Amino acid sequence: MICIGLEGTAEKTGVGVVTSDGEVLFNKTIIYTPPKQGIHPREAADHHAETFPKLIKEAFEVVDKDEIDLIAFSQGPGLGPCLRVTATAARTLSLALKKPIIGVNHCVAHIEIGKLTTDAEDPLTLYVSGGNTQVIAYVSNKYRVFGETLDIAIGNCLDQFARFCNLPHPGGPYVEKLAEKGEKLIDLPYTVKGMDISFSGLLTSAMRSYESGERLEDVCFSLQEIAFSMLTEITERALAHTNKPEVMLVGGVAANNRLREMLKIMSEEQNVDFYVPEKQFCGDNGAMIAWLGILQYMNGKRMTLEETRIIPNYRTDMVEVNWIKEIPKKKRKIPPHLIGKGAEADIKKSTYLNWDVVIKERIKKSYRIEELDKLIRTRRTVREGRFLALIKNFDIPAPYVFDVDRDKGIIVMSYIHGKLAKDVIEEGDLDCCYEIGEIVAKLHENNIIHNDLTTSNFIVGKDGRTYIIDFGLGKFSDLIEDKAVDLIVLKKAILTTHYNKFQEVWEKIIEGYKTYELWEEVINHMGEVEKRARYL
Ligand SMILES: C[C@@H](O)[C@H](NC(=O)OP(=O)(O)OC[C@H]1O[C@@H](n2cnc3c(N)ncnc32)[C@H](O)[C@@H]1O)C(=O)O
Ligand SMILES: Nc1ncnc2c1ncn2[C@@H]1O[C@H](COP(=O)(O)OP(=O)(O)OP(=O)(O)O)[C@@H](O)[C@H]1O
Ligand SMILES: [Fe+2]
Repeated sequence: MICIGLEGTAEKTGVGVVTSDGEVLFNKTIIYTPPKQGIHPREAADHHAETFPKLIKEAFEVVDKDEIDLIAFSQGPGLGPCLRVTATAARTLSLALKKPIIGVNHCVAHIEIGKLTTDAEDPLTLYVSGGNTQVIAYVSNKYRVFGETLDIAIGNCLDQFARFCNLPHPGGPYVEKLAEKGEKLIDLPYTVKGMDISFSGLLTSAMRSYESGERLEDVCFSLQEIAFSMLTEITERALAHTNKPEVMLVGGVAANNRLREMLKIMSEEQNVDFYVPEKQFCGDNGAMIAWLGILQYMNGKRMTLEETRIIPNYRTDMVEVNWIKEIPKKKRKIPPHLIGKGAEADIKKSTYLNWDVVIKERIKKSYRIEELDKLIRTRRTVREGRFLALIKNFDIPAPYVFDVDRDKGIIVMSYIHGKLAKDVIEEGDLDCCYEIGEIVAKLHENNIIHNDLTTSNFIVGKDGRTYIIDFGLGKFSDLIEDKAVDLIVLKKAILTTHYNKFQEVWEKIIEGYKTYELWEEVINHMGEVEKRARYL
């Protein structure tokens, strides 16, 4: 079968023709360049309306229109006016050719074209573009989002910075060129929260640095080093979480050579394969829409005209995946001398003065420049040691710290005999959930933000008590915003890890959290933060 795919979620108009054997017969993209400021959705939509007929005509010069069996189009996420024009073009084509129509999710299309055009089979995907920044993996019938931006997308961050410095749009490639000539690392905020990240503080600081007279090349260099290290870190965190055997990089920003290099190094160090599609399949394109249309149609998906309405907030994890029948059993391997290999640290078991201890060593990450790497490892080691010692005062169960070596990035702490809360919960015992809520309540009462709350960072001890670990990202804050984000990180971790029991687990945690007197304010604020991160 042959499918024509129409892409038009934002400023690029794309048309692609693909066969059910995965052969790309035609793929052309034309970008709308706004005269000055950012993209105006209406103007981009007008550009689509003008460009689709031309591109479709060109496609039909390569493939006879009578050979087309299916029309696919990007149904979301994206800008309303752009999506509407694209859907209208697809419906018109479907009526004219008397062929079925299918609307597909743009983000999932990025992943599937990546799998088609590389050897990736079951990757953990970092999807980075102008509108999205997500770490995605297929687990149990869905593409689940393990980490994402809490505010703006990385491409948007680069483009906004470029615009501020009067560089042309889209700014990503210009920032990349300038960064190659930069050498000084300017101290800009590095914000990782669990597997989520935030770019708005980084963007503002980069703009201020430029205004205050720093060389543009150095600001571009620092912006890229910090933003891309954050992206690589959350990908590595999700890798440690999912144990997927492959990493894949897709989306418009995947064209960036420095980001490619960082992910490649990280993948090598984690002993997994790394893939990135050729450039025409990285950014928005019509072929990816056609290919996902084929996958869905061939596996029984059909759409009525009514069902082809646009979905501006179409999330990756809303798609019912009907085309993946089984995934390979391959998994990331942990070296046998370690009891754990987290994203940051190697964890070894040992003894110290007759105590069973854990030696947590924050190892060097070659993907980060040495200066940044050293700073991050020292800062986090010191922080973790301090917080673990401090929370003992609040009667929060946690390991005892025996030794901290900040220069080597090593902490020696007591070994908690027990099982990870993650495993206990999966076995169906939810008793620890209330205690998890209670521990977070105590932390917030004392203005401590953990910033990496997951059920892998709680251990249910043999003594029946629940312990908290891993304070490397911890900080002090009395802001409701920070407490709300702390809970969002936990909520998302539970959504991806315990998707079958989410409601029950979350309710029990909140029950425990209600021991904090400001609980209601924090929970209400979570809604605000969640709304902000949606596609605008
Ligand atoms: C929903 C959809 O409309 C949206 N599409 C999108 O953002 O276009 P895409 O082609 O995937 O990515 C464009 C982004 O990719 C960035 N970009 C392109 N080349 C780059 C480079 N060499 N370095 C850094 N960024 C680059 C651009 O600056 C721009 O922000 C998306 O996928 O989120
Ligand atoms: N004190 C401890 N007692 C028993 N087990 C521990 C202890 N500390 C860590 N572990 C084990 O090691 C794993 C990783 O530890 P930790 O979360 O501190 O490392 P990490 O590299 O920061 O991990 P990540 O960043 O991936 O969450 C834990 O999930 C747990 O299984
Ligand atoms: Fe895209």
